[in-house]
Amino acid sequence: MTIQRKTDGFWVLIPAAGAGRRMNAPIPKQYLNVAGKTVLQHAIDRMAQVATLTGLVLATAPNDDRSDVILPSHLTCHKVVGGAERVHTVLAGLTSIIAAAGDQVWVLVHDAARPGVRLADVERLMAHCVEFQEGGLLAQPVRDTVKRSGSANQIEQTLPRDQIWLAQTPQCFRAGELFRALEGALAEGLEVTDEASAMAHFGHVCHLITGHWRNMKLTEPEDLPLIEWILTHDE
Ligand SMILES: Nc1ccn([C@@H]2O[C@H](COP(=O)(O)OP(=O)(O)OP(=O)(O)O)[C@@H](O)[C@H]2O)c(=O)n1
Ligand SMILES: C[C@](O)(CO)[C@H](O)COP(=O)(O)O
Repeated sequence: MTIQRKTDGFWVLIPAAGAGRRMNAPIPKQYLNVAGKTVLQHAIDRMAQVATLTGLVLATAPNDDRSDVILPSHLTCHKVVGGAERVHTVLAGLTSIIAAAGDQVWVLVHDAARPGVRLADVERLMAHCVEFQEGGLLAQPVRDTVKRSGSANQIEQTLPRDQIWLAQTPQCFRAGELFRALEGALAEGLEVTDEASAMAHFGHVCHLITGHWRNMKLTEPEDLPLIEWILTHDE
């Protein structure tokens, strides 16, 4: 059995196989045109600016035959077919990365629906992962008082907001560990809406790195003007 030495090479994995149902648009939201490019192209172009990347995998829907996505020429790029849920899409992308680069590389999983991610925040996340040799994610500390509701939307509990964060992406973990955690979470019937929840479930330390509201996820129609403002107003 060959033991792969730990490496600090980084790949990007862009899950872009969603239907965008909550957006209620005629096309999947990652293909909506904002500030001259599709949402997906903005996300790819931002992540491709990250120094020291080795490769990028784009995962799109089975019936997605769009050919207008431009992949960065300076990276090793693969396109794969995603799955029914985001977790299946991420697993498909990880399979491609592990086959190409082994299971020790770091993978930055970044939603196609988050086109406003800030390069400096991604690089802080990467540096943290290398320094601590543990994974992590961009996240935003909540600013408002946080309530947990009961079944009738009545307040059940007020939570200590200094310990509440809103998870964003990229979420960064070693490819093999992440693959095994996602597979294991699915096998246990867990609902997996992000990578860190599966990693933490299996005892991996996951560092929360402060992100920014500009890295919001395009989810519903009211988000679109905000995304357009973000993409047309550099910091
Ligand atoms: N089967 C899926 C579902 C989602 N995603 C991706 O995961 C990211 C975040 O998911 P979300 O915002 O939920 O996107 P959708 O699933 O498309 O949205 P909806 O739930 O409204 O249909 C998006 O970039 C989406 O394309 C994916 O790659 N594969
Ligand atoms: C991964 C994520 O963007 C972190 O907040 C979020 O979990 C994606 O959830 P969605 O329901 O697939 O949009």
